[in-house]
Amino acid sequence: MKVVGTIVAAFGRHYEIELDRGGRLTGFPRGKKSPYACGDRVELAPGDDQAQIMAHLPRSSLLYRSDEYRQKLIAANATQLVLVVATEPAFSEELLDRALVAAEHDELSVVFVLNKCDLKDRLPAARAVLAPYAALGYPVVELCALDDASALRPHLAGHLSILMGQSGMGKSTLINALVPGAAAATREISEALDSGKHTTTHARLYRLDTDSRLIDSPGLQEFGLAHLGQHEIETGFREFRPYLGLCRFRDCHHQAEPDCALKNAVTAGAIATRRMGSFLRISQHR
Ligand SMILES: Nc1nc2c(ncn2[C@@H]2O[C@H](COP(=O)(O)OP(=O)(O)OP(=O)(O)O)[C@@H](O)[C@H]2O)c(=O)[nH]1
Ligand SMILES: [Zn+2]
Repeated sequence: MKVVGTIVAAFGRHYEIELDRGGRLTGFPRGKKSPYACGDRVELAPGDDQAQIMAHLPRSSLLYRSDEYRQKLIAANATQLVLVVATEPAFSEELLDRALVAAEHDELSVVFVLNKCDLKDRLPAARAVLAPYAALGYPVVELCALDDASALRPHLAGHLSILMGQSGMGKSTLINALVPGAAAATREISEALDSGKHTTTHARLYRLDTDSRLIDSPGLQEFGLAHLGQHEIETGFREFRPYLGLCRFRDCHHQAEPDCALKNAVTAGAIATRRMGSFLRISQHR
């Protein structure tokens, strides 16, 4: 009889696996490689508290970042990306755009969290930065994770969400507000792998209730998209889609070419200048 489960944490070469039938065990890959990410579904040879991973079930999505040399798996089978930003410190819009391209490529839902809304004097500026994203249809949930994170809960229902954010945005505070006991679980992975740092350096999957789960991911510092082609970067900017294919030149790079449909849309105010700038930077340096 086969046992099926979900990878909830990776400890180097072994994995904590939550079984569909209930309970948890430690799983080991069969070969030398350990190609699994948090959220992956695997089949196990039956065992008591340890088992060998026999098969890797198909993924519905795989979020990863890459540069020329290597790729880093972030999460498998996520259905939603939750991007956490705060009224302070400042955050990188280009990083947000990169994460959005990856999410759009995997057809994930996206929701923004604007945290630290108790810092009232910072709130208008942060709202202004997020306004273009809200205009594109991405929901923005304002909250103060130190106080109350419940405004986010309805957005998590039915999803396997992956939480991403730059260091200092309050992602750990948010996780702790949503998941009692999360702090201890993170510490356990850190202690097993790297001498107990406080910041999140490894992904972990948490169950919130029967139909919502979330994956906490390491602080977002870079998000290389070397695995995506030009067309995938273009379609990752969802507001570009109506204009793609309408430039005078089929191979338009949307830079200095005449009659560029995207640049015309920027001039007409239909595409935000800042998003266009971000797109050009990302397509030049994926
Ligand atoms: N004023 C205010 N401060 C907050 C809020 N949420 C978190 N903070 C503070 O912001 C700082 C960073 O919060 P963390 O939760 O550690 O941030 P993080 O994003 O997990 O950062 P890393 O652990 O470095 O990845 C801490 O000092 C928190 O107390 C909030 O809603 N309001
Ligand atoms: Zn063009």
